[in-house]
Amino acid sequence: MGARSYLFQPRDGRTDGHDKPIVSLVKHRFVFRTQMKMTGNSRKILAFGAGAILTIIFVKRVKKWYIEYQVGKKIQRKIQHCEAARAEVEEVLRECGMTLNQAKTIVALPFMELQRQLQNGSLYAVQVLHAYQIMALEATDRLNCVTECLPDAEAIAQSLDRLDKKGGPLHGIPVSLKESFELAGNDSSCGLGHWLENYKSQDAVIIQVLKDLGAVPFVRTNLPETLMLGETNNPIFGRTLHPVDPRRTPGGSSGGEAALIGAGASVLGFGSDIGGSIRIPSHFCGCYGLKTTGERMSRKGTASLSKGQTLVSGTVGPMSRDFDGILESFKHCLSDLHFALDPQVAPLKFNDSMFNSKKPLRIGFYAYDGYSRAVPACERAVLIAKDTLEQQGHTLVAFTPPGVIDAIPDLYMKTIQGDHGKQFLLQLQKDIVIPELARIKLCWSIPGWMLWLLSWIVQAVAKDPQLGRALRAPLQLRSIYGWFQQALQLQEFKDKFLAAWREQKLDAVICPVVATVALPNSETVNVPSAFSYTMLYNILNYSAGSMPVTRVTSDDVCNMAKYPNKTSENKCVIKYMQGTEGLPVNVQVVGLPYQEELVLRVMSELDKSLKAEQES
Ligand SMILES: CCCCCC/C=C\CCCCCCCC(=O)NCCO
Repeated sequence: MGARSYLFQPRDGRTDGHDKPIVSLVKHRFVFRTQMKMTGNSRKILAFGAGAILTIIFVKRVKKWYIEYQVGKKIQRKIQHCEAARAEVEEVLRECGMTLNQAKTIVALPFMELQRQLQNGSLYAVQVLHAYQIMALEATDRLNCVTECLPDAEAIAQSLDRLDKKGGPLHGIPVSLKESFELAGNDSSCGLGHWLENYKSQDAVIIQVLKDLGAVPFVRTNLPETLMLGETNNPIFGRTLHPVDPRRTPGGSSGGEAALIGAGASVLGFGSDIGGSIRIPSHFCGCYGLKTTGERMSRKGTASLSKGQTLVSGTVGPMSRDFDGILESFKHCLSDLHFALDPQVAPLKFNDSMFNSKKPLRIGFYAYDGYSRAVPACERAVLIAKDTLEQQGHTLVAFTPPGVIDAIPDLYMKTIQGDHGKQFLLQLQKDIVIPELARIKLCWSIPGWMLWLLSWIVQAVAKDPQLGRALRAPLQLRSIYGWFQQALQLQEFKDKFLAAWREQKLDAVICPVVATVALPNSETVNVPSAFSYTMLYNILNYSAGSMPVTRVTSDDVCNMAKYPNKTSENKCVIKYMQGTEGLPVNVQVVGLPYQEELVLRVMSELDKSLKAEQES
């Protein structure tokens, strides 16, 4: 026996017959068994883990499938209902025998002329309704802007025609309504399938007021799922296209309205705005829109996912093909009935003296808000507006809006998602989610620490600290104390902004509406900063209009060569602005809270001058 054997020899000197000491064998068996046991346990743990993951995936899949099935059934029933409503309207249109050309002649009438002819009886409400129905059906076949025809419009128009005296200042004017305005006996989905079939018992206050004025609601228009996008797409009605370039979006969230109005198939519509949803689509489609001060027009009966978040308030306002459309509807909607139906609305009648004043104004202007660089076409639109207003005797002064760089992430983004997006997420979890919202939904779904980490990664990859800050924004409100602090910061910002406004002795401000013109379909979420120009005035609760000034020229597109090319957003904007020649470009006209009349005065004077220039 060699030295090795000896060393491993058991004390009693036994071996296992294979020249191996017994102690060694016992130890090996023990290790082997332990390893076996451990491997067995690991296998069990692994199997259990895999099983759990597979079960979670399976349960999630089943849940998703079940939601899609349930929501899908509701969507199917809604589409059938909309098709039946359309068939009913088409039947009446066939019987009335109005031709497309006849319809075009009526629809071509400017708002004031239409109003005059309806008032003096040259046109019947039913005739006008049929003309707009024909055009709206033609427009929606191309653009998918109408969600639903309202067959009741026929009876409303007929009853107006039977009146001895005209029904009101909007007698017989057809009005299109964003789908989120509640209608008695109908549902308002806000693009969420599971909100369908929740039938409302009465019309939104603004609809009651419009009907009282003699207007005829005739179609409902499309919007994005949740209302919180700068484009218009949802799982129920699908995507709405831009009236000039179908590869692009008409904007959002009142995108169905803007597409319909931009196509000339509605003379007056109503939208809502908590981040730019009236002004953005008006700009993308070259319409007129007015975002009113929070409490100037009733929001009672408007569906929304932002209810309860009152620091940045949602607003309601008119949209039109003509300036007179927004002026007349706003003016007449400020009625006793309106104030009686919703006592929360400030009982302020239209201030004629503010609107008609001839006193020269001091108007601030800026083409860059310090947050998102406007493209050359939008900068040029501001300069055109500035020159035009100067020629009319107003004093135009350069104005730098203070603190926008912090206000957008810290005040806008943080407030509207102050619950880490929970209110939105809870609804999206019960629905089919459009791809544009999937990324935003992810931000709301993941734990705070993960979003925090992700925001820094995105910031580094996109080379964009602003984007990182915006992504982190919803993380910071964790308590009622935090919410109180947020309210305080909003008030401090309002004070700071007003001080800057007062220091320059401003009456109004003109600036871009969005940093870009109409964007390609499904790409708006890649350039969220572009919407800072509208969001600012939601934070401030100022009155603000959007009106067409010019169209994109080939020089504007060439001048994109000088556009900053640093961040991923910059690069997207450069790409998206290719081929934008001919698209409308609006400017934003801003006034202090409850000074819509002053905003409208500036818009009116600017509009008249621009039109006179075009005609000469
Ligand atoms: C809930 C916050 C999501 C932020 C996502 C930012 C992405 C794109 C910017 C969208 C800008 C337009 C928002 C318009 C919202 C609006 O005014 N809605 C009308 C509600 O009545």
